[in-house]
Amino acid sequence: MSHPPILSLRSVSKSFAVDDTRFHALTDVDLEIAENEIVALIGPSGCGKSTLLRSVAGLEQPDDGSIRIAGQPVTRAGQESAVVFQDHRLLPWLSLRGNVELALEPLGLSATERRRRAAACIDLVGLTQFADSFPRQLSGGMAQRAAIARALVVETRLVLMDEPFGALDSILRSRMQEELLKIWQRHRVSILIVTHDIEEALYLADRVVVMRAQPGHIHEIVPIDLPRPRRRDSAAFSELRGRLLRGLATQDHEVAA
Ligand SMILES: Nc1ncnc2c1ncn2[C@@H]1O[C@H](COP(=O)(O)OP(=O)(O)OP(=O)(O)O)[C@@H](O)[C@H]1O
Repeated sequence: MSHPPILSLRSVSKSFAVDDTRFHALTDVDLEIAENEIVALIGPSGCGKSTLLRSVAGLEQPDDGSIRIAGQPVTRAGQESAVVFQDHRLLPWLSLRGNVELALEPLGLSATERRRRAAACIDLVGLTQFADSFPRQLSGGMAQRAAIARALVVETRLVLMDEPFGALDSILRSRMQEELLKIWQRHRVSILIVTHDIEEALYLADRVVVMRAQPGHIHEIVPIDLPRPRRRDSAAFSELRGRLLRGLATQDHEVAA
């Protein structure tokens, strides 16, 4: 990695109290993400993907290890990162513009500057003509684009996405993946994305992190050296899909054993 990493996790462990014992959701996780890199996290249910993402977002406190964004230890929620969840979490009583501007409130900007920045991000996700619409008037894909605008407007260098397109049908999902890449090409940020969908990981990511459960840990990190735009029907894409599927299948077998 030629530049200093935007995100660095060192020996991160996290456990939860369950009844009288501790459940180890993450053990000894080491991971770095470079500027402008897209990294996808895949793995079976319960392997700690969301726990890892929430820890980076400052929403969980690791028991051990360190998490640094741009060299600074993460000590509070929303520090140098913004999160896009599976459900858009837009406030129903605010317009799209109002929701995006609200994210800027803690920054203490003038109303004019808030409006300018919100308008630029709404434009970036192609929703200018819906800026005054309310969440109930937006389709599922539009609402997720609005959530992306709200994450980008705060101008953090790291965007965290937890199954952002998981609730969309497969056609819309593919379209949103293309749109996300276009947005990423225009507005360079680093992205850490949790997904259950191997194809989504392969289509988007520079590297795919394969996690395993019991306890949650990183099993392998697979670089995806395919040029963009990627063709889902290419031989190289299928080969990588097979490799990731085999890794996950082995794991299911091991967990079941
Ligand atoms: N607050 C909590 N209290 C107790 N256990 C928790 C808590 N949060 C997560 N866990 C447990 O930690 C493990 C990892 O959860 P996590 O949600 O990170 O997994 P995941 O890989 O994101 O799963 P999925 O793919 O199903 O969303 C799970 O077994 C879960 O039950």
